[in-house]
Amino acid sequence: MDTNMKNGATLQSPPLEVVGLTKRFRQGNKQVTALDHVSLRVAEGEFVAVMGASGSGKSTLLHLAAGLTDATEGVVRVAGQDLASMSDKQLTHFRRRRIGLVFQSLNLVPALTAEENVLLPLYAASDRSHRVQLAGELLEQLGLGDRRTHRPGALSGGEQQRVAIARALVTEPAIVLADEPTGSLDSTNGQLICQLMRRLNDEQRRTIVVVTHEPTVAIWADRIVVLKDGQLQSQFESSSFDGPQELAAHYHGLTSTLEQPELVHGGQ
Ligand SMILES: Nc1ncnc2c1ncn2[C@@H]1O[C@H](COP(=O)(O)OP(=O)(O)OP(=O)(O)O)[C@@H](O)[C@H]1O
Repeated sequence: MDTNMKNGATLQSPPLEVVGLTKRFRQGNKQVTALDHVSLRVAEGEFVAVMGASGSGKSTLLHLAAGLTDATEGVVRVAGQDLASMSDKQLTHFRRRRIGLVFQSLNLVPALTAEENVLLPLYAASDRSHRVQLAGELLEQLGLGDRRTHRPGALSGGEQQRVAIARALVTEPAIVLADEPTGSLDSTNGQLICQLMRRLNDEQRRTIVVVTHEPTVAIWADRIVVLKDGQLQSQFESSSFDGPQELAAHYHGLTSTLEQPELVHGGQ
C-alpha cells in the first residue's frame, strides 16, 4: 500500500524517474539539443549503465538527474520528488542527502584526510560520533581501513576513487550517480571499482547509475541504456551477453550501423 509522503512521493517511488527529458544549450548563435525527450525509470536496487558515443548526452542526463542543471522540458523525480519544484536551497539540501555523486575527476579536498573527505556531506549532521563510525565502516568496507588518515596526495588513483565512492554513500542516498568513475584509472583499478559497485549493489541493494563509454565497465550493470544524439536508442540486459567482448561487438555494431552507413551490413 502506498504511504503518502511529501510532494506526492510514495514508498514505492523509484529512486529515479525522468520523463520527456530535454535539454538544449546555446552554442554561439546555434542551439544544441543535448538530450531529446528521454524517459527512463530506475528501480530500487537496480544497477544501470548509460552508454553512448561522445556527445550523445550521457553527462547531460546525469547532471539533470542530479539537479546540477535545469531541464528545458520534462521532469526529473528522485525518490518521487520533482527536482523542479524545489528552491535552490532545498535542491542543494536534497542533493546532499539523497543523491550520491561520483565523478571522473575525483573532487577530493587535498588538505583533508580520507576520513574527513568522506565526512564532508555530513558536515551539518548533529551526531558526530555516529557519523565518524559510519565513515569508518564505509572506508573499511571499501578496503581503505588503513588509509583513513591519509590525504588524497598520498593515495593511489584507485584509492582516491574509493574515497569518493565512500563519500557518495555516507548519507545513505536514494541513488548513486557516477559519471565515468573509472575514466582516470588504469584498467586494473577501473575493474576493481566496477567490482566494488557490483558488490555494493548485490550486497547492499544500492541503486547505481553509471555513465561510461566502456563495455568492460557497462557489463557489470544489470541494464544497459544506449543514447544516440540525445535520444534513448536502445536498452538491454547485460546478462544477454557472454562477457564484455560480446557486449562490445553488439554495441559497436549498434553505433557503427548508425555512424558509418557503409558498414550497415559489415558484420563485426
Ligand atoms: N554547458 C554546455 N554548453 C553548451 N553545449 C553543451 C554543454 N554541455 C554539453 N553540451 C553539448 O551537449 C551535447 C551532449 O554533451 P554531453 O556532455 O552530455 O555528452 P556525453 O555523451 O557525456 O559526451 P562525452 O562522452 O564526450 O563526455 C554535446 O553536443 C555537447 O557539446
